[in-house]
Amino acid sequence: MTSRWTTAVLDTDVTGGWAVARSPEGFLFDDNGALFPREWLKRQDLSLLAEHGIGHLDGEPVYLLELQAAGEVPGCGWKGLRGFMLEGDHTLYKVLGYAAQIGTWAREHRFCGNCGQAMVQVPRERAMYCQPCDLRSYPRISPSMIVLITRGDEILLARSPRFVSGVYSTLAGFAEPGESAEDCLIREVREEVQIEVRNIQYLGSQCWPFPHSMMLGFHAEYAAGEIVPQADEIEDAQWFNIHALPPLPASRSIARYLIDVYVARRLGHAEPVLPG
Ligand SMILES: NC(=O)c1ccc[n+]([C@@H]2O[C@H](COP(=O)([O-])OP(=O)(O)OC[C@H]3O[C@@H](n4cnc5c(N)ncnc54)[C@H](O)[C@@H]3O)[C@@H](O)[C@H]2O)c1
Ligand SMILES: [Mg+2]
Ligand SMILES: [Zn+2]
Repeated sequence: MTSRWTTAVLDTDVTGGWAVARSPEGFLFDDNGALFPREWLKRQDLSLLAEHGIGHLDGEPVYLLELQAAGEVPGCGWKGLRGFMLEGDHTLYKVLGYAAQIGTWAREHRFCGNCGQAMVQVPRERAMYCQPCDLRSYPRISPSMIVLITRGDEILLARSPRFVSGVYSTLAGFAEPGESAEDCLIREVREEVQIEVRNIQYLGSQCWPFPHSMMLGFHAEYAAGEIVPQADEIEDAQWFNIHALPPLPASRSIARYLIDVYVARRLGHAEPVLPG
């Protein structure tokens, strides 16, 4: 299957193509979605901070207009990336997820972290460059482990105070320097619920552009201990029977995929496919 969307570093001096506009309020959208004819969009009254050529959709070039602030564009509104993930077409969400990560990274790397001088975009490479330091900064990706822990027909799910009310999910956490993926998983599980796991198995990964996580998904079996939720981070954690599950995370998330795979295997049903 050929992908409709491929990333690329495009020359912003070339005119034409599609563009998406992003402000601190999210992406500009209208009834047709979030892609606009680029030359039309650039004629609107927008507070342009930077422009990036980000790839091709169905063979057509796509650009990102990164804005200082959300302005008024007749007939249009602003919507956060999560809204597009939950409601929108998956390919459009992939385009916007990539655009969001490039926009955030470039915005946060306008100045050199070493000497403080302005950095410039490197032509034909996704990098910001400081000439005096000869320093290149590349888009930031933060590896995070996510794990479904199981005990026969039971699965361990937890709630963070940040979650939508009622929803329980798998445990997750960011890798720290010096850790392997497995070290991180074992530490996060100990920190968040104080239990021990065994038979750690990798299932798959997912880009999570909120703002720049790379989720590495695992299954692990319960080995020992009683659940003790981490103060402040974990509001509640419980063993749930697979026949009596609470409200679960969004169907496009890897958290949901890990749960759905396990339930399907236990019940002998067809396994779901991990959304990219
Ligand atoms: N796609 C999914 O299904 C899914 C499900 C759950 C969590 N997630 C994501 O996984 C990531 C990690 O989960 P978590 O929030 O439980 O992490 P966590 O348990 O490590 O705790 C979050 C804390 O880590 C620190 N932190 C923030 N960014 C960091 C970074 N880049 N590196 C190191 N530490 C950082 C902060 O103190 C933050 O409060 C988050 O981005 C979350 O949105 C994705
Ligand atoms: Mg966590
Ligand atoms: Zn510098």
